Amino acid sequence: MRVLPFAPANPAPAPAQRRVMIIANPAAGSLKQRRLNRTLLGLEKLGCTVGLRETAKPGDATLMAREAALAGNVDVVVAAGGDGTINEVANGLAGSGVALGVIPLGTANVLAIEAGIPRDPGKAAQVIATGVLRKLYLGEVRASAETPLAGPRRFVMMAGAGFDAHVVDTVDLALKRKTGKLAYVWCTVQRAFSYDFPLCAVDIDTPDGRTIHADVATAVVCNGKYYGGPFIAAPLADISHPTFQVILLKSPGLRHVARYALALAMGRLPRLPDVEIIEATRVRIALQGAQPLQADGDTVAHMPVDIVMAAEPVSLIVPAPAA
Ligand SMILES: Nc1ncnc2c1ncn2[C@@H]1O[C@H](COP(=O)(O)OP(=O)(O)OP(=O)(O)O)[C@@H](O)[C@H]1O
Repeated sequence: MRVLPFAPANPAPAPAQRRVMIIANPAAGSLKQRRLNRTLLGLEKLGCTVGLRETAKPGDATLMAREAALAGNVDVVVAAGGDGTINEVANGLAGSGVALGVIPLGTANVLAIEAGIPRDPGKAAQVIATGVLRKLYLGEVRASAETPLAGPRRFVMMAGAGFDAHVVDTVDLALKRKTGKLAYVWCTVQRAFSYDFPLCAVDIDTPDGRTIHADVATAVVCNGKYYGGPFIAAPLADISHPTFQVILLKSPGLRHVARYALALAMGRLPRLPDVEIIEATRVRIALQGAQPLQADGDTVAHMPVDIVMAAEPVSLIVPAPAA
């Protein structure tokens, strides 16, 4: 298996000839066959050998990525879809040394925005064929006695508890397919009227060895800066740094949901007086009842949860720096 070197050790590896396996999610928000085909042709023109597999159901992308990595005949496994597809592929590749590529064909495409991966099919192909590697540290949701998981479930961009997770858990998927991000806006407004805002009990281990406790309406454990699209929520987060930035939205209730949403859209969320952002190495969250935890836009576990950094980063292919 040829393992591509990390940047900056080799910031401009020789282009092309990469052996690429694309895993495409036909249910992802903006997956259009034409755009996928253009990317595929672009890769072949650039000298890559390309295989394509389509998922039939949630979970397939993880199994397909693991299979491709174990077979030992690919350099890059590409997630063609949104953040949920990337999450699944990253889970399958973790610890394998095979690089992760992205063709952004989802609804929000938060990781692509974070890493500067273009949406244009030709440019996305160029990145996969000639890009450099960047360390992508993953968060890991650990099983608890109450909520056993099949195995460690990793996440790429963020994990959220409280109102945030309630919205993701209850969003109307048919509406999401039709209207994209608007489905989340609609669901947020609707749920804010009926949700009773139980507080999340959050224990945060900081890099300097302290444990901070907070009871908050919503907690979002961020691995990257962006949230929900091109909105910066945690300015100090860095996918290549093995700590989290935990956003604590302290005030419960409809009025505060509206305030937080507006502040997020205006890039002012971190400046609100009832918002705190804390750097963390580990986060434990408990909430009354079996409330959900969302990670990268899908419900992945139920409370209580224990969140740590996964031991090994994945190698993400990102655009080569301009010469
Ligand atoms: N063939 C399939 N049929 C139905 N769902 C699938 C299939 N393959 C994967 N999935 C699920 O589709 C969900 C949504 O995919 P994904 O997140 O990639 O797209 P998105 O939600 O439109 O994009 P984003 O997360 O960027 O907003 C994921 O949870 C994934 O598990």
